[in-house]
Amino acid sequence: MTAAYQRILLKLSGEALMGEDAYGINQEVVSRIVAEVAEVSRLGVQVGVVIGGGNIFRGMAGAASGMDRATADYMGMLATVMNAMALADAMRAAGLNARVQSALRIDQVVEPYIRGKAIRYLEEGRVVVFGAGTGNPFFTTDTAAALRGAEIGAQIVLKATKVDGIYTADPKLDSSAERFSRISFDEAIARDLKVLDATAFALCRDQKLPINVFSIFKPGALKRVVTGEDEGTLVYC
Ligand SMILES: Nc1ncnc2c1ncn2[C@@H]1O[C@H](COP(=O)(O)OP(=O)(O)O)[C@@H](O)[C@H]1O
Ligand SMILES: O=c1ccn([C@@H]2O[C@H](COP(=O)(O)OP(=O)(O)O)[C@@H](O)[C@H]2O)c(=O)[nH]1
Repeated sequence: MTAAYQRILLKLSGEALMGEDAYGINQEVVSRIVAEVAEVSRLGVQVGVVIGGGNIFRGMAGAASGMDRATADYMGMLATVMNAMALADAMRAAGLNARVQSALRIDQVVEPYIRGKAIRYLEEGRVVVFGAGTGNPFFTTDTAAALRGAEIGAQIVLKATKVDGIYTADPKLDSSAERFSRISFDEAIARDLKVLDATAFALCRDQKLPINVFSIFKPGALKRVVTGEDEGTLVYC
């Protein structure tokens, strides 16, 4: 089986790492995700990963309970670093060569984000897990995925999330919502579909970087996306 992409940027939802737990990182879920990443890596695909932090801390939730928004967002970014470390650790245990790079400097803990180094790691077949989002408050890890995807020259951004694609409306709220197999950036933005934030959408559109949204819970979905099969929703230019 051959891959349709040589280099991908995979965005993993922080919240999905909880599995059925109420909080934190579920090892079983992490191991399953790692096995799927290993499978596409074995196909020769270079994989960069941006990981969320919603399973540990969400800036908006902190701000809603009275915390300064920027402070809460920095806490959210630190949460993504913890997830990145857990994920890379599980990758190493599964025989993958993984590195973490952080957009915020915490040099004793993980190496800083250096674009050239990240690209070299990818060329060497290592998986690079990008922590701390964009390093800036008021942004999300979706935007970090778009940004890192553009920076490393990925051919596509893959958003692995709780839903199996982009629907005409939020499927959790509207049971009559229908899934798109493909949708253009212009239509997704015009319809104000909320599955990705507007900044991430706009950045990918400007950079002509397609996005595929698919379910993190569906076994084999990542491989099907990477081999160009009809899976999830493709957002195209
Ligand atoms: N049009 C839509 N199509 C699909 N999902 C949508 C849509 N509008 C809103 N959503 C919601 O967006 C959620 C995914 O976004 P988000 O919670 O930011 O994910 P993540 O934690 O992966 O970053 C889904 O769980 C879904 O309930
Ligand atoms: O560039 C970024 C990326 C993330 N965050 C903060 O980190 C939290 C966790 O990221 P996100 O909510 O995107 O994670 P996910 O939804 O994937 O779990 C966010 O709520 C923000 O508070 C931020 O401030 N800047």
